[in-house]
Amino acid sequence: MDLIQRVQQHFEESIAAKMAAVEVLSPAIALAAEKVVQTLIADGKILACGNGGSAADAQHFAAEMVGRFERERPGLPAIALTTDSSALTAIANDYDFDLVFSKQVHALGRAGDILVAISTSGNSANVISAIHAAHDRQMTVIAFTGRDGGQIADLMTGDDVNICVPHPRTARIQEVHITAIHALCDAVDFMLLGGD
Ligand SMILES: O=C(CO)[C@@H](O)[C@H](O)[C@H](O)[C@H](O)COP(=O)(O)O
Ligand SMILES: [Zn+2]
Repeated sequence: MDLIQRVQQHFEESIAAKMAAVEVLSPAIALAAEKVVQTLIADGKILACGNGGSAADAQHFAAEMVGRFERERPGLPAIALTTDSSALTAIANDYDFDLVFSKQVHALGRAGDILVAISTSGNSANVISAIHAAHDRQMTVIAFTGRDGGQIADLMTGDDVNICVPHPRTARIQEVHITAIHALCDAVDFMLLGGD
């Protein structure tokens, strides 16, 4: 396989991963959007976390909520727990890296808020710990996972939503996650603003 074919394979695999996910994920994304809107109407907020590429996804999602997605609207309350380097380093240094998100969830989360927890493996300890903290705070969890959902799948309650991408490869799972996040933003705007 030459370099161009390698590149083409990424595109083809990404398209196939999305095609395989569309039926199974669309109802879960729609349900997640309903829960987000319910929380916003009740004056709640969204906290988001993840590691590596999923940290970028958490920030991407929060930016589209606070700023805008595609349409003009007032900013919506969302905080990425991945951006405060002082809090992250202090918690990791003084306690444990596994607690970098959960300490923030305990401090900032209120009953009725939502935690968006992103992990392609479903097994990142700091994301799992954040989910436990969210449940302690009586928050709803919207998880973005992959493969079999890992340990996160077992933590989901009846009120939570697990958007689990049926694919073994992290990169492909992330590519479906960002499409799902954009679909979620669009669905939230559609419910809040109406329109096409
Ligand atoms: O973006 C990528 C790989 O595509 C990496 O940065 C990846 O996000 C990191 O290895 C994460 O630590 C993986 O964590 P998780 O998705 O299993 O929770
Ligand atoms: Zn990546």
